[in-house]
Amino acid sequence: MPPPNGSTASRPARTTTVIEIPPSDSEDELPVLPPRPPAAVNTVNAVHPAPVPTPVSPTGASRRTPARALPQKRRHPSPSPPPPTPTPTLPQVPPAPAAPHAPILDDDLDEPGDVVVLAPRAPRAAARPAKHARHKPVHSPPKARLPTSKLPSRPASPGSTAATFQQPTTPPQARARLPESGADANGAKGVAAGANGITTGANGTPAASRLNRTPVKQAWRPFGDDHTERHTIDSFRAEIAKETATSIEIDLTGVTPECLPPKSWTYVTDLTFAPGVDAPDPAFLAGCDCDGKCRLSYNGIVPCECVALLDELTDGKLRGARSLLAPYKANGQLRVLPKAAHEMVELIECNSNCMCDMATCPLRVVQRGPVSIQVGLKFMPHKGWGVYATAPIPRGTFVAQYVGEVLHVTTVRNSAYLFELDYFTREGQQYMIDTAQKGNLARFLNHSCSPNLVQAIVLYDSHNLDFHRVAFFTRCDIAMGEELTFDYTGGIPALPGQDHGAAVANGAADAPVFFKCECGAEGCREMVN
Ligand SMILES: C[S@@+](CC[C@H](N)C(=O)[O-])C[C@H]1O[C@@H](n2cnc3c(N)ncnc32)[C@H](O)[C@@H]1O
Repeated sequence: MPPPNGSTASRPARTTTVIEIPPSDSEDELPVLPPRPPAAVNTVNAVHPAPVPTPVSPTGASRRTPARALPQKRRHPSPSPPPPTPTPTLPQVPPAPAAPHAPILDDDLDEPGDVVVLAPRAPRAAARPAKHARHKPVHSPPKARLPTSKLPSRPASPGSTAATFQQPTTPPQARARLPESGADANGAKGVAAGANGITTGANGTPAASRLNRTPVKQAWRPFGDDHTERHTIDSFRAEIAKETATSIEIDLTGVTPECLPPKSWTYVTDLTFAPGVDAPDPAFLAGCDCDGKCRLSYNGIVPCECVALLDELTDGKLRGARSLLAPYKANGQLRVLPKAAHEMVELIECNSNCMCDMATCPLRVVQRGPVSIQVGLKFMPHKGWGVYATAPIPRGTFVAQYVGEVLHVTTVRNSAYLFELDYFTREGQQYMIDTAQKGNLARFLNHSCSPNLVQAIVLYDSHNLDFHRVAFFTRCDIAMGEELTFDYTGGIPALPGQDHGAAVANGAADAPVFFKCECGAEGCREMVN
């Protein structure tokens, strides 16, 4: 993340490697790629624009630059698409000194003509659900900006100084997120506590007894002992039935009324925005110039320019040559998979300012929603509800997006269902997705230390990096009956010193929540936070 003043001076730039990709007749055939040379570290990248900050009011309400300040989409319809070129170049990207991409494509094509597996990166503290919100003072400008190659430069916003960003002196919600009883705002005590009686409430219980190193197994009480009115199985079914794109069965084995979500929980199929959070501005999007004929192939043909845009939006922080790759195969399956189980992939899709069609554009997989996957919900005594496959699901298949309520970090509730939207912004994080009250299939996905889903960070309804989407794809072929899981931790182990109970006793309400992992995987990390 660039420093709060927007300077990129400390960020190493990277060299560009041109990857010779031989022409091919096959859309899905991948080229044999050259080995990755070591990345050269340069110093300053003066090409990228200073970030356009998003002023944030003391209440946390976003006051983004009004849409009218942003140019509308730039379209240059042409009668015919550009001719194929043997070497892909980034369309609309600034010339030579710009686009300092790190070379990435050294790796194995584990199935020729199928999937490129990317080398692991260092784990990062990125989005992860099932923990308390970590309060981060809102003092650094968000990194939302549109690429210079797509948009003319605009004058600095009058509100673009650091002084505009108010740091709350006493975070009002911080303590509220750890209510006395350990119950969240919705009374979801057991949810916040996690499995196996590892309680997390700020009730002064000695830390050692809460983070029991040999936890006693007990039935998981997903929604606690409170008297919140719960769904009946029928009303729960009715909520789940709102999902029309995916077939979801509910396995009633072992289900008692206490297992059911609060009556207030509703199924949503897209993000909703809590009061005070503005929905992403559709004008804050750069559209492609593909004239409605977006291309996936990179076998000698430049893919849709939206593909390259991701690298530009993120100041080349992503592994650059990835930006030359179309992320999907023609059948909508993910072409690019990370090697490390916890690692995420970054995707950009076409958007409302592109000229392509939602129904047919090959670069709109997540926004179209999952197609024809068959899953079930099952209640497990020590993990609560989980999602399992009721039919085989091939590798690379889009399963679900994590949708729920978008909350500002200063207003998040205590919840085991938070997903931080901090992939790009890290400490400048503004928002989280909470699925405690509203959610979809993805909120029932459990953690595994050896997961079979990969998390994708997706941009399609805003190029404001604060509002990335989170989607799950299968990272291997899934057999019928297998539980679908992802890694909540981003690969970061729970440190022995991270003792939530002690931290809470010391007043640190933003301490992480632990739960005893019941994934059963070989090499299970045992404690998850
Ligand atoms: C996002 S929810 C997942 C759905 C949840 N099982 C339910 O019934 O709603 C996260 C919570 O599920 C439980 N959980 C998820 N993965 C687990 C695992 N591997 N072992 C034990 N508990 C797990 C933890 O209590 C965690 O706080």
